[in-house]
Amino acid sequence: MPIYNIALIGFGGVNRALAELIATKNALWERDLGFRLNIVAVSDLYLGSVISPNGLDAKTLVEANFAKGGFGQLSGGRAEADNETIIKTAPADIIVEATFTNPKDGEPAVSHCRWALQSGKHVVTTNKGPVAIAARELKALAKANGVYFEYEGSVMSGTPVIRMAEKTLAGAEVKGFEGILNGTSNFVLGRMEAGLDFATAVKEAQILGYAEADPTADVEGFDVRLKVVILANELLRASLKPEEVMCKGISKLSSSDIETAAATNSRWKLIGSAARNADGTITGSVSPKLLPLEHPLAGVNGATNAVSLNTELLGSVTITGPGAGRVETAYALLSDIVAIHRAQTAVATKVAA
Ligand SMILES: NC(=O)c1ccc[n+]([C@@H]2O[C@H](COP(=O)([O-])OP(=O)(O)OC[C@H]3O[C@@H](n4cnc5c(N)ncnc54)[C@H](O)[C@@H]3O)[C@@H](O)[C@H]2O)c1
Ligand SMILES: N[C@@H](CCO)C(=O)O
Repeated sequence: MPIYNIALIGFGGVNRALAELIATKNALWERDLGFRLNIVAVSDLYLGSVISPNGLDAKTLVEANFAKGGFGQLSGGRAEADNETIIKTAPADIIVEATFTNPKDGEPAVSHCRWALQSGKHVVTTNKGPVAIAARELKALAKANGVYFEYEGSVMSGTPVIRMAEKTLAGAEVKGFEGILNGTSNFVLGRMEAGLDFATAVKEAQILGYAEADPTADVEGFDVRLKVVILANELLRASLKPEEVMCKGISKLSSSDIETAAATNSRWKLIGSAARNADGTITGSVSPKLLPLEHPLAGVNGATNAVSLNTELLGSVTITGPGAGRVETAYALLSDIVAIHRAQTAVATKVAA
């Protein structure tokens, strides 16, 4: 039974939730999925870094209330983050990248992924920056090094939109999509409809672990723009860059705009979309839209996301589920590791046959 050694880069909401799952579910995964996970290193900007080749106790990592630089107290620990050394030298099979998303150039996460793949380590990530900005390069690097680069959690958290569209809907010919792709802004719009002011609603989303470290990315649409680029490049075989996608967020919507919408049986939603044009080009956009209540996306509430894929053979197929949340996103990382495990097991079976 394989034990995958993993190194966590970033130890915030998502990777901490993964550690919690490891602490409680390893025995279940051994039975149901055929592997266990062992954390051999962690590096975090705030907490520092630690390497333990035999493995760190996940429960202790989660429960110890480490202060700034607190990993320095651990055996094999330092008070400073040391991403490059850990990624390149820790005895990890898989690097789990969950540092801040940088919507401008994806760094330093792009470098984290590059170092890992060049060192022959798989990468699983929920970070949208490297996927939106450098997926093509990183996929090629993974292939050249015989490892996998997986990123299901970069769009709609643990809801399996990327794998579902690519694997289960293969051949259905996706022509475009539109959806609610940011949990924070959807949650904020719903709370404003319930009477909260914008700033308080954003605070709530931060406490619940939905928002980015800088929530400007959520409310100004930059986060959705990255997700539109990821989906367009994956599902429509586009080569879009974030700056090519028109982007407008929800920050200019006032409480009175939201009340007026409710009085006319409609609702504001932040919609991300992309479609193939008649000339073969692909255009994406992010913008608030006033939807009538009977529109399928108007009833998607809270941090839930939904995307309707416009396909040639099936017409519209809508996928809905959690779009943000610590545990929900940690599940995406697990689903990526399951995909790697199954792909490797399939190769091993083929070689043995
Ligand atoms: N929380 C969600 O619902 C969700 C959903 C999908 C995707 N994501 C993405 O997953 C990633 C992690 O999200 P989160 O909610 O855990 O964020 P978070 O802000 O809670 O945690 C990020 C952690 O990364 C650390 N960090 C930042 N830069 C670092 C660096 N250069 N080196 C080492 N550590 C660094 C921070 O100290 C922090 O502990 C983000 O990229 C986010 O966009 C989050
Ligand atoms: N901040 C993001 C996290 C998921 O990518 C959101 O609210 O949707």
